[in-house]
Amino acid sequence: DSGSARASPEQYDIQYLTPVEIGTPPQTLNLDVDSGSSDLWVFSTEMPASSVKGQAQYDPSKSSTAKRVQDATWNITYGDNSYSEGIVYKDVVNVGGVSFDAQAVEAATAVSQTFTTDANDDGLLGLAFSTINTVQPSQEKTFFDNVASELDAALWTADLKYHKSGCYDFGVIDDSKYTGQITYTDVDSSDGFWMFDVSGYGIGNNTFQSTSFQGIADTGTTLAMLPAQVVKAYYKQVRGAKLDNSQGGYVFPCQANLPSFVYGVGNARYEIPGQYINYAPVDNDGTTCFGGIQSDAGIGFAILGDILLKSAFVVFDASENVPRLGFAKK
Ligand SMILES: O[C@H]1CN[C@@H](c2nc(-c3ccc(C(F)(F)F)cc3)no2)C1
Repeated sequence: DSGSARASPEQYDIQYLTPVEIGTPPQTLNLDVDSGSSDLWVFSTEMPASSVKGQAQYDPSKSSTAKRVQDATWNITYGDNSYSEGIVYKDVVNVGGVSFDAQAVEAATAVSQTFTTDANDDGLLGLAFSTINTVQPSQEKTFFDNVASELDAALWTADLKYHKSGCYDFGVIDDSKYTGQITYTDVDSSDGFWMFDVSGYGIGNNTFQSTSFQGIADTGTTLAMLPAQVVKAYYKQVRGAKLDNSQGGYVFPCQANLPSFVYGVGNARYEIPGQYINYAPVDNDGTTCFGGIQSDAGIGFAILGDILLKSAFVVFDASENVPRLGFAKK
């Protein structure tokens, strides 16, 4: 079995939303596929109407296949301190044609203000490792872990794009979506993340620095959060760039000509075009812009979010004893 689902960007590529069918008859919700967490949770009819502002809601009472998981609860806090919690059902979930008939669907009973104001985001579909799923008292499996054995290959791929729709594929590597070779690197999943070593970096045409650092491949994080020294070296090449703590990071004149950022996976080198690193204006007249590369200070590892991931075709491969990530140009 294999399948393919759209990943459509919201404004500034802040996140990508993927249609997911839940229940019988199918209820379609647009979820944020997040390789940095492991809960599939949805806005639901179980939450107060005051915290729903335009989102689609999963209604288990309208699904003939929904079954409540007695006494199960969940709660999760994301990197930006947004939050959600609720109860659990088992129901049919179909993503891009790949279906599992008893997926834990975590129905929200409460969400933080940030989720309420994100009108198009109906929930998250976590694809990190099931060891960090938050359901209690018995942890549940991710959608990928549930379907892996029925997939032609136990892997999924991310082909995110700059200001355009891309794809998440399950169970197959579509060779038309990349060029050259896929470079694989081992993943350390002991913290539940797709964590790997970035082998080094380069700024524009400057010499590549072979200084490796650990990072997680996180489709749910918008920006690329990298070691402070790397980020400082990058913005040193941008005239007028400065670290503006009131804005929460490095900003620069929107007209700046940004250098590309090169990152290493093993012996391979991948490039984020400078244009991708001009994330969004911070002011209404569009004179000052916020950088797509920011510091990972205080996190403990780098977070390779969409700004970086959209520059490559990425394979999340759990088909062998040791999981691995594959990167290819496209
Ligand atoms: O926790 C880490 C796991 N992956 C990262 C992630 N963060 C979100 C997120 C989505 C939407 C919102 C909101 F709508 F604005 F509330 C907030 C956070 N999704 O994945 C961070």
